[in-house]
Amino acid sequence: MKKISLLGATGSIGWQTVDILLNHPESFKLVAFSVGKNIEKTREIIDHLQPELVSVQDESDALALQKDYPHVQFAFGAQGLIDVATHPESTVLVNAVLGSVGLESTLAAIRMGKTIAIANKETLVTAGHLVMSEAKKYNVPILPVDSEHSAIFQSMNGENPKQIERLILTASGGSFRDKTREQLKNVTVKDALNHPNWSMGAKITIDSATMMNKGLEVIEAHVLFNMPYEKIDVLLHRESIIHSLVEYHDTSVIAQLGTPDMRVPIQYALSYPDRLPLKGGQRLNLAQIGQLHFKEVDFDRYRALKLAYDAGRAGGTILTAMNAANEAAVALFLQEKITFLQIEEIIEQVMINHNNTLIPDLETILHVDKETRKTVVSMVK
Ligand SMILES: NC(=O)C1=CN([C@@H]2O[C@H](COP(=O)(O)OP(=O)(O)OC[C@H]3O[C@@H](n4cnc5c(N)ncnc54)[C@H](OP(=O)(O)O)[C@@H]3O)[C@@H](O)[C@H]2O)C=CC1
Ligand SMILES: CC(=O)[C@@H](O)[C@H](O)COP(=O)(O)O
Ligand SMILES: [Mn+2]
Repeated sequence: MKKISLLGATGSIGWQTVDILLNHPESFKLVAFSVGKNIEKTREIIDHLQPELVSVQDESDALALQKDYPHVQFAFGAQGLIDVATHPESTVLVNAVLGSVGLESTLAAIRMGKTIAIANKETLVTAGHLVMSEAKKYNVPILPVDSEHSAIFQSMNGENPKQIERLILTASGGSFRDKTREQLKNVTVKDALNHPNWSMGAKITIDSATMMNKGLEVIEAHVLFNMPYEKIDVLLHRESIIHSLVEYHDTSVIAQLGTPDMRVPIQYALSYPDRLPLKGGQRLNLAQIGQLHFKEVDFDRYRALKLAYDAGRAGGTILTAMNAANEAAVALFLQEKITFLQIEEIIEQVMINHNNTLIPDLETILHVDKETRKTVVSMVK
């Protein structure tokens, strides 16, 4: 029985994690979870999985819930995330919170020796070197949840990493993949949220449309698999059936395939090195699909991907600045305060103005993150 702490339980990844925990009570027990503001779903999770500790974003929600659930312990805010991540009984942290807000709790869980199943890619982008060096120091596995990284992880199983020629991340192209840059000028939030293959949270769906999601994933792959950027490629693949590939120096290419269902990589990270049956999982029928499509990426069309490679190759606080600028700009786009193309314009401007510090410590990263968000807000006033 693995005892689980879960950050971001009410989100797209968090809710699918809850589904897996409900379907495998013989294998997993939820001991602590965090949410933001969705109190209705919070009550549902408490009723079904009876955790010991729950953290919410606002103190007022914690106080109200405490009255209804006197046997559950409640926490709130940034400290609440850390309390959930470091709960003394859990051995695994599933980090499915959104954004760089997940960084400090991840570091705290690593220092408590917990295995980390990570969906929260922004944490790896903003401070990958800190996360990986602490994981090494405390001998803690960092298991990928992101579908591409899970596919790479599975395709590396039993192989010698030194014999890898390159990693190939597949990209659906997002909701505007059939539009020219000219046509992107007038797209709406509603259109952008219509991802062709995956049902995900709003922020990552916009990231898919700008291709910043793939940019974050290139950096995530560099961090998780210690692979130079020259050996990480992106390949457009409309169907999201091949979740990513690894090419070896004997020219062999190993890939992981499946119907697009995030419960597969989430569950694999939880059950690793075993596999569990997936309740309601749709089997892949390649004969029925007939054709799969592949295309090279055009970096002029997808400028955010180019910016992410630039930041990755530079290293240092420019990664934090780029990530924070993206988080802030996507939030403004979702509030309809800026246009779709302004997202990448803002990121580029922030990167041009950034004074880079290589190998930053946590304090510096948190400072750059906070200041960049303020800068982005002031840029659109
Ligand atoms: N969705 C997907 O299929 C995939 C997602 N990922 C990554 O996983 C992470 C989560 O994505 P996704 O599930 O789509 O996101 P969602 O927006 O659906 O969920 C985010 C979760 O984080 C909580 N949350 C948001 N802000 C805060 C905050 N400031 N403090 C505490 N909790 C907060 C939300 O709480 P509440 O809703 O209660 O307010 C919710 O539980 C992201 O890093 C994303 O890139 C990676 C691969 C695939
Ligand atoms: C499901 C998942 O892992 C997402 O990150 C997905 O990759 C988004 O798809 P694209 O970024 O390829 O559009
Ligand atoms: Mn992904």
